[in-house]
Amino acid sequence: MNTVRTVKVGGDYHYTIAIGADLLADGARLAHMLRGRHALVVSDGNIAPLYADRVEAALRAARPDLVLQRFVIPPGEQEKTLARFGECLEALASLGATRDATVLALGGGVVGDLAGFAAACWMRGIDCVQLPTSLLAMVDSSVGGKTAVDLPAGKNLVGAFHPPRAVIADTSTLRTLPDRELRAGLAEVVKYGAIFDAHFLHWIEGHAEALLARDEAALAHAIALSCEYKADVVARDPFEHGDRAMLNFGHTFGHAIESEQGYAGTTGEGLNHGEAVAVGMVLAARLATALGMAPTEDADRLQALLQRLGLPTAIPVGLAPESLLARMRLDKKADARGLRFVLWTGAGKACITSGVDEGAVLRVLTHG
Ligand SMILES: NC(=O)c1ccc[n+]([C@@H]2O[C@H](COP(=O)([O-])OP(=O)(O)OC[C@H]3O[C@@H](n4cnc5c(N)ncnc54)[C@H](O)[C@@H]3O)[C@@H](O)[C@H]2O)c1
Ligand SMILES: O=C(O)C(=O)C[C@@H](O)[C@H](O)[C@H](O)COP(=O)(O)O
Ligand SMILES: [Zn+2]
Repeated sequence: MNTVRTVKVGGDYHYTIAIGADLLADGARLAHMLRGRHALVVSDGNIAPLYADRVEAALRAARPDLVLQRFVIPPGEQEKTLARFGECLEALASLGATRDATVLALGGGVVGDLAGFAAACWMRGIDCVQLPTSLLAMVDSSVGGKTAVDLPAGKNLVGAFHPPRAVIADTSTLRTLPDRELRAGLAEVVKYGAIFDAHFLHWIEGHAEALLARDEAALAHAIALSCEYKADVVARDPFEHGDRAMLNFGHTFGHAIESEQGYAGTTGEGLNHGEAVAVGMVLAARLATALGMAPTEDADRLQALLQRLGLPTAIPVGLAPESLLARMRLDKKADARGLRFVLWTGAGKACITSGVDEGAVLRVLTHG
């Protein structure tokens, strides 16, 4: 039997996350989310050939009156740009999308963030249904309504909060996800255990091999639990005025690495988002130790787990500490008092700390 797990995101901007096999072929489920007659499937050049026909055929069978078009970007973080965002808006114009139109974001986090931002802006906001196909998108980026594009100056600097109308995660799509991208998704899974739940962190340690081997039960558990943690915090704090910022654990360092490398992760010349976050989490744990907030053993434990998952845990060679620090000053958590960090204070715990001494940050960037 095909089990479909659902996680509800509550609060003022409520919606449901459905997680299960073969959901992209479920035309009735997809069509149920569409209010109007127009829909734009946004995808990338790896994912569209694999899954876009399936989604469109299912939708057409359920809604023969639908006016449906496809907009495909080349794959990769380097495409999460204002230029592609503009092209996506042009695609909505050529579709004749009315205010009850829907954007269907079929892909990983790059597609989800870009398509979500276009949906947030077209006619000041239309529906976006997230159809995540990467593990990272299933556990994190499809949920919570953060949408954005990158600038050369920094990650996600232009965007909007625009909660999706629904998230439909077809776990069968993970069969074609490259190993490296699976590991990147596991970095964000580790993040939830690290900051929210010591038991979950322990469970990941016990199931690292099963997760890497794509054991379906282990992956389904990791996806559902990650979504529950994210749903819980974004329902309480949809616009990141408070503890939603915990989800940024590892990201102050990670985003600096990504932008300093020119978002070259997908091409293999740099770290992708999940990899950069893995390095960032270890550095944030080391910073907490340096500030006397956590024992060294905790940071060692986190580093060991990420290494077992095949993730990098050190800053790539050639990146200058001072350049990374300069990029961190443009981090969205920084304020008039300076840098703000999510610091790891032991399994299942983290705290948000303002005015962190730049000297301490530079020492961690230099010596790890
Ligand atoms: N909005 C948020 O809350 C949030 C959260 C986390 C990350 N993000 C963003 O998400 C992005 C990273 O997402 P990502 O890791 O999914 O990267 P991605 O979208 O670049 O996808 C990774 C690679 O895998 C390919 N791919 C995806 N699904 C596939 C499948 N089923 N089969 C074969 N290939 C597949 C893609 O084409 C791409 O080459 C970053 O831009 C990051 O900033 C956003
Ligand atoms: O949803 C959130 O909130 C997060 O911080 C999740 C992160 O994993 C994600 O990478 C997010 O896009 C980072 O947000 P940003 O505000 O630092 O751009
Ligand atoms: Zn992230």
